[in-house]
Amino acid sequence: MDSLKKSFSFILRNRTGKIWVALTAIAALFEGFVPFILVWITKSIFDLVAKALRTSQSDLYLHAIWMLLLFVLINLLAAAIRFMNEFYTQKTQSRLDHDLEYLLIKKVANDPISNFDIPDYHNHFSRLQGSVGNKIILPVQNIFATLKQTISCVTFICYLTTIHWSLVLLAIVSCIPLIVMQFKLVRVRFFTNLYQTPLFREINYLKYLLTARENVKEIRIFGLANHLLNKWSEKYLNRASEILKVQTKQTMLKLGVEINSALIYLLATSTLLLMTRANFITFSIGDFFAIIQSVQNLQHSFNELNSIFSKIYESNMYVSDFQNFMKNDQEKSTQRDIKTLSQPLTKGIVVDKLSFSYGQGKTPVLENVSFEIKPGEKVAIVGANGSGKTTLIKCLIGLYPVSYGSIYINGIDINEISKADLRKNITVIFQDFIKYHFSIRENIAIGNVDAISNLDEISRVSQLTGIHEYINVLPDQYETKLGNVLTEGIDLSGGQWQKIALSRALFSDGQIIVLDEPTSSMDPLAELDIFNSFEALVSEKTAIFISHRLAVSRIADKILVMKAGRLVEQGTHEELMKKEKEYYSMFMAQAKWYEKDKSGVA
Ligand SMILES: Nc1ncnc2c1ncn2[C@@H]1O[C@H](COP(=O)(O)OP(=O)(O)OP(=O)(O)O)[C@@H](O)[C@H]1O
Repeated sequence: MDSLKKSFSFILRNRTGKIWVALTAIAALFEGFVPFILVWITKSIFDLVAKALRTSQSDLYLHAIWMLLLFVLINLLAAAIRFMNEFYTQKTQSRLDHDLEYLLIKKVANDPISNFDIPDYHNHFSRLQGSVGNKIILPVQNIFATLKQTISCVTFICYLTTIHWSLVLLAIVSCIPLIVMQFKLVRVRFFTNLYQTPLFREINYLKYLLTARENVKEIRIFGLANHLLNKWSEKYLNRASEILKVQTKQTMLKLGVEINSALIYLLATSTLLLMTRANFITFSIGDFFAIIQSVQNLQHSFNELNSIFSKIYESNMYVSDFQNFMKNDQEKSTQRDIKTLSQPLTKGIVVDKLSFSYGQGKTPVLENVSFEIKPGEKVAIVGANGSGKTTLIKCLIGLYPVSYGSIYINGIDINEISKADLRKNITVIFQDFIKYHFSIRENIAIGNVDAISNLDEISRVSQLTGIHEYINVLPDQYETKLGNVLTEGIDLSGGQWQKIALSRALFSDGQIIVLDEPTSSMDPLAELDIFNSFEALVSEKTAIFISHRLAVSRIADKILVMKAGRLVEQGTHEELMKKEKEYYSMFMAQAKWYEKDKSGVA
């Protein structure tokens, strides 16, 4: 019932939906009576013609023609209503497809990032793909279809009861085995889909590995195509065979319906003939036709009702699935988001005893981390692979909720700052930043889309990151399209892409700038340039950057040294070198490498 209400509320949101509901209701009422009316008219025509043949009364023929005309008119009217209804069904469905897909995408785009680490979340989302509008419309459509078939059943039952009750009983009893089978089949269909979703996603993933541009190089180099293709094929065929099993059951059910109809026809006709022979009832040729047609129609309506009920059950399961997905985590992301950050920051960032793990019960990735960053300070985070540097910045920028300990930005608990404000004030460029297949101008302006037309500023930040000279000599300069998947564009080297990403970060308005290995793909000279002018680049912003090249961390006001999820040291380069501990060992190990180079031994 709840699902039906939800479907109605989605459909009635706009005018097209309202017209569709009204038309479907009219169509259901009209079409509910039409089968019996048509049977009745045909019976009358048979009787009129039979009488005309017997008595030779010419006006009976005329009467029969009028009845025939009425028959045609009703059929035409039914067709017109059906046509209008179909037109509005498509219109409503297409509108709903857009609106619901919009809601789904919006929800996913705003969901906590931690959801993306949960396979079930992806399975759930993947299950909801396809024509969402059609699936939401179905419960309402089925309700009106029930109304139509109920009217049809009632009219035929009333008519047949006037002949003999056994005819009604015959039609009802014959449907019972099919009803049970149909319900079982619906459950099998829904749960097959449910359990097959992970497999379906795996098949799509393998297809993506084999066909996406970004994978092509590695797949060729390792000669992986056959291996992956075989894997894809095995899983594809597995899934196809499961689906085929359900389809076979469905076909058997249809066969059952056909056999059932034939048997009922046989039984009804024989019963009628036996009753007539025993002088149990008497009727005209028109009656005979009408009774046989009524039994068949009644049985057809029962089968339809049965199939509609199971569809209602199935479509309700889909709507609940949709509702559950839309409900999840919505509250969490908005619950306490109430405060905003002032400009400029006066208190900086305070991290107090922060511990974090990806999911409940999982091993902590950060443990008891505490430090402070003053406004305008430049901070480097260093440490071995997997020591928790990226995770720390993900928590710092509010991508993952803080479960143990606290993070304060400008004195406000991060959980209480509005997400929108957090995004506005903090700019982040991750190692795996997005390479948008848009123009260079858009790629940079994504840092602050409101200023997309400010070409002067776009060009200024590009000069700072050293990519301007390259762009300036391109035929279309900042309008040059990047990537060549969508249109014929140019591709950039890893370092050039990184300069674009860095320009994007500088173009943003954020007071805090976070860079995860911002120069890892750049050549040593470009990197040196960036860090020599780092002060000018980030000016008075608070800057946090991760780097594996410790020579770079020297420019920082403070260095945080991470090891296995713990903050083991913090201080300036000089302070940490004096301590001769973790940072010192790492720095010396890297320095040695360069010394050897210099002496020519390496
Ligand atoms: N989304 C995730 N789900 C589960 N575990 C994760 C996730 N992301 C990272 N981890 C784990 O957290 C630990 C820290 O990873 P993190 O990316 O923070 O390290 P890092 O110091 O930035 O490493 P690197 O220098 O290699 O980039 C690793 O053991 C990693 O396996």
